[in-house]
Amino acid sequence: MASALRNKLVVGGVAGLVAAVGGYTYFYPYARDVALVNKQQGETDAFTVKKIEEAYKILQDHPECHSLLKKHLTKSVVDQLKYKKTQLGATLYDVIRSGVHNLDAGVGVYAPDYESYKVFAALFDPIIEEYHGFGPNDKQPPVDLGEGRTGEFPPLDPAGKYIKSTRIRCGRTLKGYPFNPLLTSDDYLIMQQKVKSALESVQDKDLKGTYYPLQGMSKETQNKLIADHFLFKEGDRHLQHANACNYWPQGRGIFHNNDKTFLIWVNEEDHMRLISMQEGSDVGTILDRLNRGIKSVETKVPFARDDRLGWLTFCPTNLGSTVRASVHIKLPKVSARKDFKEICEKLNLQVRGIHGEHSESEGGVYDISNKARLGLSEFQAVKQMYDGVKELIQLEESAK
Ligand SMILES: Nc1ncnc2c1ncn2[C@@H]1O[C@H](COP(=O)(O)OP(=O)(O)OP(=O)(O)O)[C@@H](O)[C@H]1O
Repeated sequence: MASALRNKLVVGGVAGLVAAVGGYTYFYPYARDVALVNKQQGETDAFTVKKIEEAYKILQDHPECHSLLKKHLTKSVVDQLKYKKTQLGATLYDVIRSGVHNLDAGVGVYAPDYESYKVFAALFDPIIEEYHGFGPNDKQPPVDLGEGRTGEFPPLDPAGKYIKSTRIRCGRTLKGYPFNPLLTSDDYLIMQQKVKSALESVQDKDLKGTYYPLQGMSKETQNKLIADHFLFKEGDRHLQHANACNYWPQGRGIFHNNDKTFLIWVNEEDHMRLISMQEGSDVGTILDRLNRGIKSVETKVPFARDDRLGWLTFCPTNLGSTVRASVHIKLPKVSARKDFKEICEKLNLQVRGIHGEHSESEGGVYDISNKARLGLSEFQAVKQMYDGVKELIQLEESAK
């Protein structure tokens, strides 16, 4: 690396080094190096190991904890992983801390950096296998956004009897940066600037819009955007305990076009969440817009992808295609059935409440989406939702 270093530079008031590596030019702020050195030297292994052992006990002793973390963090996994660290200094405790503080979590783990998926594979792999049905020897298929085939998804509910709105989102990680817990305050500012500049150069009229940083946004505007389902919520306890909200709201924000049909969340759970949404059920049009959005951004900011796991994300449930395609839908008869959740499960569908994950249904409206994101392409992930919801509508129509 040292031989590749070229120049000292100040970017946006942040001092650092510019390096040319493998044909790309990177900017390394000094602050990052200092933070990482502190992290590696400052954490005493004995203290961390003790926290991990206590965490294991807390999980096992709690009768109402049913997370995948609890199930797969066996004593032998603890013993195998408790002394391990990634090069950036992440320990097993960093991986499990959210699930230990939130005993009601369904999953309970996050990866502080890409390397965590490898170093702590003895814990991540069985969780990934159980959640996605994706084994340790499986490989994410090549990218297939379904370009030129979005016409295979005509409106699911043309008469508008059941579906209020449809949304497809995917996550992306900026190459060269770890996930939230290891980002420095300067990283947030630099990453925000990179994404903002990339978005300013978007030419597609349907996608063009404005970036609104969270810092300086009035509470009223923020709350309205959240209530209208456009913006991420604040203060998510699962993310907070994963150490994902450092320096909040610095470097966080939302981009959207005029119609709020194409949106990008910056530095919430993932570095980027790209979203296409609109009223009704025209899945093909929504996917087509998302695909154009992905294409226009990926040429400006390179994204991190792993050969086996596909697009890398902070939470293992989002790896692979990273696609969650969802409808807000009212199915009074089917959703009143006792086995509603099981029916959805069999169709590989996930059910959430009206305000997203960890929320309840209101007025009989559910958020129903594909469950799997890893081991299937982007197109197949959307198809999983499409076919499943089609079947639910048929069940509703045939119910007495
Ligand atoms: N089909 C839809 N129509 C309108 N809004 C939706 C739809 N699906 C999800 N939303 C809204 O998007 C927002 C974010 O939801 P939520 O956090 O559950 O999912 P996500 O963005 O996929 O991320 P994650 O899975 O990481 O939580 C919420 O306000 C939710 O109501």
